Amino acid sequence: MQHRNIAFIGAGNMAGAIVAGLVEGGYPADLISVCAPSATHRDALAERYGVHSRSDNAACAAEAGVVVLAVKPQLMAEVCGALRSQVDFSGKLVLSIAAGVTVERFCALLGEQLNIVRIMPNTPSLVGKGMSGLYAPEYVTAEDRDFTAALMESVGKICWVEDEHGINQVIAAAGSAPAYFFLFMEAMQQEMERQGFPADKARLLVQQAASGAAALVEASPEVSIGTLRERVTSKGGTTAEALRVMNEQKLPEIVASAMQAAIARAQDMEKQF
Ligand SMILES: NC(=O)C1=CN([C@@H]2O[C@H](COP(=O)(O)OP(=O)(O)OC[C@H]3O[C@@H](n4cnc5c(N)ncnc54)[C@H](O)[C@@H]3O)[C@@H](O)[C@H]2O)C=CC1
Ligand SMILES: O=C(O)[C@@H]1CCC=N1
Repeated sequence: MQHRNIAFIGAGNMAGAIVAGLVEGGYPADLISVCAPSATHRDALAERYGVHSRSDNAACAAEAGVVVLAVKPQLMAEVCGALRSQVDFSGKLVLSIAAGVTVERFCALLGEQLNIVRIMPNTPSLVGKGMSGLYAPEYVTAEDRDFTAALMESVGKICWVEDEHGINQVIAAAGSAPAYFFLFMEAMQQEMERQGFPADKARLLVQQAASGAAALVEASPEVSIGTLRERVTSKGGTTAEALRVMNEQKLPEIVASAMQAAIARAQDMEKQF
């Protein structure tokens, strides 16, 4: 892929995961800067991955061709306001990973016809297993779209959405989703501990079952996930009993309501931030 000078504004969980995935995947570390007011996280990234650690957002953004906005949505207006007064964004590619901040809002904050792509990544990018949704307004060039796609493909898989609302739907299915699976795995580990297993064995059982199930889904694209479930479920057996309880307690409906709540929250944030 093409290599450009990238400034990450924000050095938290998600920026850290992308930086790690990029450098591990061979992106030149000396072309990456991470910028945040507090040195703790950015210095840790600099030490571990050889990227530059900076404290001055505007200087860092001014020197980069690609600026990744990776602060919390509620800080975006303040951070962008300070950048706009000091940095000329024409000719730069701006990538936002924030939930709930629209292209229209970024154009108001940083300049009309801003060359921006919204990315909705997730933390498994840290280990090259990320899933990112991408949205760009139509005027963004094919070259910038291709660069963004290649950047995120270097830390996982990507999916373009045609409509900006698709980013909110990607949040529900991928951005927030690792937390759903972690909650499920946590609950399973806790139950195994209640059953008397030590924490390390309980975790091993759950983690291997989860990664095995995910690997099986990935290795069987022609088989529906429902069929994979049926293959585990012997008539009158143990799985059927476990699934009966989950269905009686409406797990599928709970999942659907949870995903709808994530989308609704993203839409609220669009009005708020
Ligand atoms: N954590 C996740 O799984 C995902 C997060 N996102 C998005 O990524 C963005 C960041 O989220 P996290 O990394 O989870 O948050 P975080 O709280 O871990 O990181 C935020 C970073 O911003 C830095 N920061 C605070 N004020 C700043 C300023 N004035 N200038 C520069 N940096 C500043 C903080 O020091 C910190 O390094 C959010 O907008 C969120 O919506 C998107 C997808 C997944
Ligand atoms: O919870 C959030 O708002 C962010 C966006 C997706 C994952 N974390």
